[in-house]
Amino acid sequence: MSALEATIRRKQRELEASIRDMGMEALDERLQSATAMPLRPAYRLSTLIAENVPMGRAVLVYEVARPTPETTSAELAELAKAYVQLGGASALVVRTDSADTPSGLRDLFTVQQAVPKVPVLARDWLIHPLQVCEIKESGAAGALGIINQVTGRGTGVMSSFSAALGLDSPVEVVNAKEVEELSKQGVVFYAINVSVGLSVAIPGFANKIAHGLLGTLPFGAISLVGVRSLEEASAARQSGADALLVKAELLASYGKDVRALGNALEYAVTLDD
Ligand SMILES: O=C(O)c1ccccc1NCC(=O)[C@H](O)[C@H](O)COP(=O)(O)O
Repeated sequence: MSALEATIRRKQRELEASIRDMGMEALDERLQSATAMPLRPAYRLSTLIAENVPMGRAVLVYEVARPTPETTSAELAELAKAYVQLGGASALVVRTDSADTPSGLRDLFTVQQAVPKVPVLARDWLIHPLQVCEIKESGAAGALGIINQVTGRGTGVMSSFSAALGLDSPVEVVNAKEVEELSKQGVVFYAINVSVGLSVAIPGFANKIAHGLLGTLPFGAISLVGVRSLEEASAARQSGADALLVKAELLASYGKDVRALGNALEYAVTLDD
């Protein structure tokens, strides 16, 4: 079994246990009441992208990751404030999977409370609408983790359910065929993770993959590309990425000097005329 399969099986077991405890009737009610009360304001990240991209600016979405397993939710919130105030982050992402944090949705809630004006997204493995409800109820603006390679024929349902709640939930794609199929189902926000399945250590290979995929997106679609280095950030921007997910690897390479990272990123993503 691959690591991905093992993760998804674990997630399925966790969800089955929650649904068993809750009961089908309560689940049904929870899903219905979430759709009856969509998030206001809705689509905060895509709105930010729509405002910034025409001005030639990419939206920087920083991943707020626990530096150590002992980090508390309150410490994560301090880190989040630093990314916004010193690092130039316009949006944030917080991991909620049990393998990444013992506090799950509490981390997400605490970070969102610390920076109420900033859209905060959850990052998890999303396979069931209940997870999307929980993320919305934690005050998040959206979620990363609808991965077409994982959800397959369920992707359209997950994506449209999430959109019905007012959440921004880009769908992760790995090839042009997926983009073609999903665009027919109305998906407009795409995520590109250049580290997926890339065992090829050829310099610039990941950038070429991102560049190729960005070129297949339909007119009007928006994109979020994960970047692990300044070089990837610059290449993704030049290839037309609207927003960049600044991943933990890039953040770690600047240690505590968040201001220096913010300046370096700004320089890396500014397009020459
Ligand atoms: O991880 C990315 O680069 C990424 C970029 C844009 C949107 C979403 C992204 N990741 C969300 C995911 O759920 C990841 O695919 C998954 O956690 C695996 O991540 P990794 O182990 O870092 O490849």
